[in-house]
Amino acid sequence: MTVLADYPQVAAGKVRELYAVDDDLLLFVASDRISAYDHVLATPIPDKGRVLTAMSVFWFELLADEIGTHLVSADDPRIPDEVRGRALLVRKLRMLPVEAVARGYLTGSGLIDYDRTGEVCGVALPPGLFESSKLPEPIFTPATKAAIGEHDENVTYDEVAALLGEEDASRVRAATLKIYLRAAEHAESRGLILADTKFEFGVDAAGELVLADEVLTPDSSRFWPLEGYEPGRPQPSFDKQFVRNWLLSPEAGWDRHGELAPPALPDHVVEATRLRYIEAYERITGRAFADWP
Ligand SMILES: CCOC(=O)Cn1cc(-c2ncnc(N)c2C#N)cn1
Repeated sequence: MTVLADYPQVAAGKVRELYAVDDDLLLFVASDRISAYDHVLATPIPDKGRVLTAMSVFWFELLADEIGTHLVSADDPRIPDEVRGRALLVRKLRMLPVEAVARGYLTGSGLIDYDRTGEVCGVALPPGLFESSKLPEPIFTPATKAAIGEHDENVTYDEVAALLGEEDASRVRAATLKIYLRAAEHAESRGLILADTKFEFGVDAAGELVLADEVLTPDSSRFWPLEGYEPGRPQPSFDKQFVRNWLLSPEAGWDRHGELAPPALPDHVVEATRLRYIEAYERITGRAFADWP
């Protein structure tokens, strides 16, 4: 029987870890940790890791006719029981060092760049756009990965071409926009706006571009409820709004601009958030979370 300790850890993010299974396979593990306001919270959200893993699997399967993916299996004897359901066996790839972001709406760092320069990542946008505006068409707004705790740095397509070479930059941009469109169309049919998302790609031994990392989860994407969408103000995050609101409430007694870590979440916020993740999964996939894995 394999246990997680059998596998050397090769990478760790705020809420995910990556382990080496053998020369060709990795184990991609999602935790129940949640981050908000650039802090990893002390309180985990039960089932978050399992829901987001199930969501990635759904999208990998839906997108398989558009692009190869690194997914090998979600149910394999090499996946230790302790992480089963929140871990994926994936192919080891030569990863491309770019955060491949697609935006269909203007918010976050994209809005900040637009307000300052009228463009995002060197892509000129029409005047008169504001918070949560829908863009005339989705744009590729890449970033370079920052150290843990730092924000990724938005870069231009030319900088990506300098980094990856023209061929890989071109096919990363094309794949990012194509997959975003396909996913946004599906999400809208389920009553959700996919405002933006971040992909990571690798290249396999045959030189093929492969979709890696987690895909189209609430951690890698902004999902907004379609109902009530109104440009001109920030939209509620489909999954994290309860957490954000509570952390900013007088009850939490926390200053998001201070040095202190956020307080532990009350049970009712944890449970409401857990249910939001499950609701997002069931709405997007049409599958019952109870059936996973
Ligand atoms: C867990 C925190 O780190 C990351 O997810 C980023 N990362 C991905 C890889 C990777 N490397 C080779 N092959 C892959 N299929 C993958 C994937 N996914 C390495 N770091």
